[in-house]
Amino acid sequence: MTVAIDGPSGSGKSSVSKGVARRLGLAYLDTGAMYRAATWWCLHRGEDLADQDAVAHAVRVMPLVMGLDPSGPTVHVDGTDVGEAIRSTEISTAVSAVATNLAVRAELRRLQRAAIEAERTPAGFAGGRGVVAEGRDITTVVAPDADVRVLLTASEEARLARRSLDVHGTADAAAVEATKDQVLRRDRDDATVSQFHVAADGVVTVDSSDLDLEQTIDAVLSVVEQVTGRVVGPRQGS
Ligand SMILES: Nc1ncnc2c1ncn2[C@@H]1O[C@H](COP(=O)(O)OP(=O)(O)O)[C@@H](O)[C@H]1O
Ligand SMILES: Nc1ccn([C@H]2C[C@H](O)[C@@H](COP(=O)(O)OP(=O)(O)O)O2)c(=O)n1
Repeated sequence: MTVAIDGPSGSGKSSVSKGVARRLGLAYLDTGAMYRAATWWCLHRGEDLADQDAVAHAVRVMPLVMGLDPSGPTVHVDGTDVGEAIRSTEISTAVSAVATNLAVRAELRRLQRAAIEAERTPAGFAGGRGVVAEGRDITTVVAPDADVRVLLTASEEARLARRSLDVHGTADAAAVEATKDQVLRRDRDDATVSQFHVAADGVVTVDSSDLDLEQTIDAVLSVVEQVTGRVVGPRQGS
């Protein structure tokens, strides 16, 4: 089974996708982490992010290894664990410059499709059971043929408050203001190359504004049940 989840920054894609993958026994592919890793790699090599050809070349030779365990996803570039570094404000600020490079998108799309395909085989992380892949263009471009396609949304206010809590440990007015660039400006830039604000045909919208994390995971699992007819068991311990 392939489950594709897209949405804007702070809508809960990563947390929800990990939870859904754990409940279904599937692998988890964080495509945003791949764009972040590409940005880390280009900065590490001293590339000028405005030089489209140099950035595209760097990404084509990037030795990227994604770990797809939803309980502990990993990202390594050239043997370095970059899992933490790619969440820094420096990378969050710069990543859209790399993600709007169309040659970079073509290369990462190729790697993402290969990773999703590998999860259909016994050699995959989940032994061929499948994958939950999340990002901005998974439902529309990378895997439009996915069994389940979800657009995860949340109000601007909820998304800013969540990201502010994650980055600054508080959602007071100053912290929310300081988070606007890496949520709203980034979404504006990213929206020039992907369409993740309105559900495409056949994509089911889940609005998480008034739901907590577990409720949102349950809402996505309900979509899985409706679309595939598969019955998802109750949460462990409930
Ligand atoms: N209903 C909800 N759904 C998902 N995440 C939520 C929800 N409410 C609060 N959160 C929190 O908001 C943050 C969402 O971040 P994340 O999953 O990284 O979103 P995204 O990948 O879309 O940017 C996490 O810290 C998560 O625990
Ligand atoms: N499929 C994707 C996934 C992410 N991106 C871009 C857009 C984002 O600015 C960056 C980082 O994505 P990520 O999902 O980590 O962003 P969040 O901070 O979780 O909202 O990558 C993309 O263009 N296409």
